[in-house]
Amino acid sequence: MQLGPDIVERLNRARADLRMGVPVVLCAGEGAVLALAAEALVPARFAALSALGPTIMAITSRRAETLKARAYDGDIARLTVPGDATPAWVTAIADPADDLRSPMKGPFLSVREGDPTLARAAIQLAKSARLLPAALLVPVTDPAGIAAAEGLTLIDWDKAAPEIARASALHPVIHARLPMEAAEAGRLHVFRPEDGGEEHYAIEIGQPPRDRPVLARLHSACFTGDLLGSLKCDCGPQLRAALGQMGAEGAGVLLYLNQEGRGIGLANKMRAYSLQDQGFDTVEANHRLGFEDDERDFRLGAALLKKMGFSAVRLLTNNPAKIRMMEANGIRVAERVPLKVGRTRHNEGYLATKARKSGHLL
Ligand SMILES: Nc1nc2c(ncn2[C@@H]2O[C@H](COP(=O)(O)OP(=O)(O)OP(=O)(O)O)[C@@H](O)[C@H]2O)c(=O)[nH]1
Ligand SMILES: [Zn+2]
Repeated sequence: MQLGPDIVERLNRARADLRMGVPVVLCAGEGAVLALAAEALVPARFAALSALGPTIMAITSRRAETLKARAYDGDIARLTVPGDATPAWVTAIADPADDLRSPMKGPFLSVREGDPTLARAAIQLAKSARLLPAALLVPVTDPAGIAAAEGLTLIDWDKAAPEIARASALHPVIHARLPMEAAEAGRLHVFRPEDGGEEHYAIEIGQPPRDRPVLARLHSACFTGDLLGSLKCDCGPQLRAALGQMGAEGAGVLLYLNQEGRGIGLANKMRAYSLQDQGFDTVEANHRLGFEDDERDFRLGAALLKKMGFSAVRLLTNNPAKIRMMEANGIRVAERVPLKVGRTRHNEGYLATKARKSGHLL
């Protein structure tokens, strides 16, 4: 094995760079660009980037729709950055916070020619760094040279793309006994992915036999609901009800997946909440930010269950997408166990939207 970072390790470095506002060098085929996450832009870097040549801004077609900009690349759009653009211009395109106050942001000139692969790559990296899905790009002719001269992370996207598409392997780190209110016979397992991403946890209650369907819950992290008792969603009551039912039956497994905000991260979820205060529903808010309704990767739930030796579940959920993903990834869903708790006057609308737009079973 080489001593330096392989492509997966470089990708994780690139995410950290983007979060700090440091550009990364992306190349694919003959093309190469410097890419910078719009959210982390500071004026000095914007000036340095613009000095290298004409800049384009990549956004998702969801965001382009709100901005009334043309998207010629299917799921993304590339906008020409005007010569007199400022960092505030970039922020206003990336972040919908002031859309209602200043709705007339265009007109925008969308790029039609050229290959959108690297623009799409930059957005995918920004998303996986839990940043707003928007990036600035400047073409470069000598990617290896500029990466070496400036100490930048260089990513060969032809090698990186298949790695990103493949779910990272998760390895058990440690497990220990954890007596809980819901069940004294609890055990917490910590799993760590190979790609340097978020750790995920499994809470095993009792000693569920591996040859029978286990009572299981795939719970996505919700800081506001799980910890703060937020009334805007039903996560906290669902978490406690699931553990309670497992405690009462004496066996079960709850996967606590660190996919805050349906996979967009807490900062973006709070941006979505702020848009919800302006009158948009949970799905519209995600779209205005440039995200899909649900950015979670449920494959890892199936991977964790398999790793723990389970092959069939009685799944506590109201979300048919979770059932489909389990089945598609080799875990049989012997039964769906409804989990209807925690309705409040604050989350009625949220739950109704999930039923109407995301197919949740009420
Ligand atoms: N983006 C976004 N995420 C939200 C919002 N409200 C809650 N969430 C997140 O949504 C996720 C809810 O997870 P789950 O309860 O596992 O998922 P579910 O799809 O409702 O499925 P079931 O509860 O199993 O029926 C958590 O990650 C929350 O942080 C919101 O308004 N916007
Ligand atoms: Zn929640």
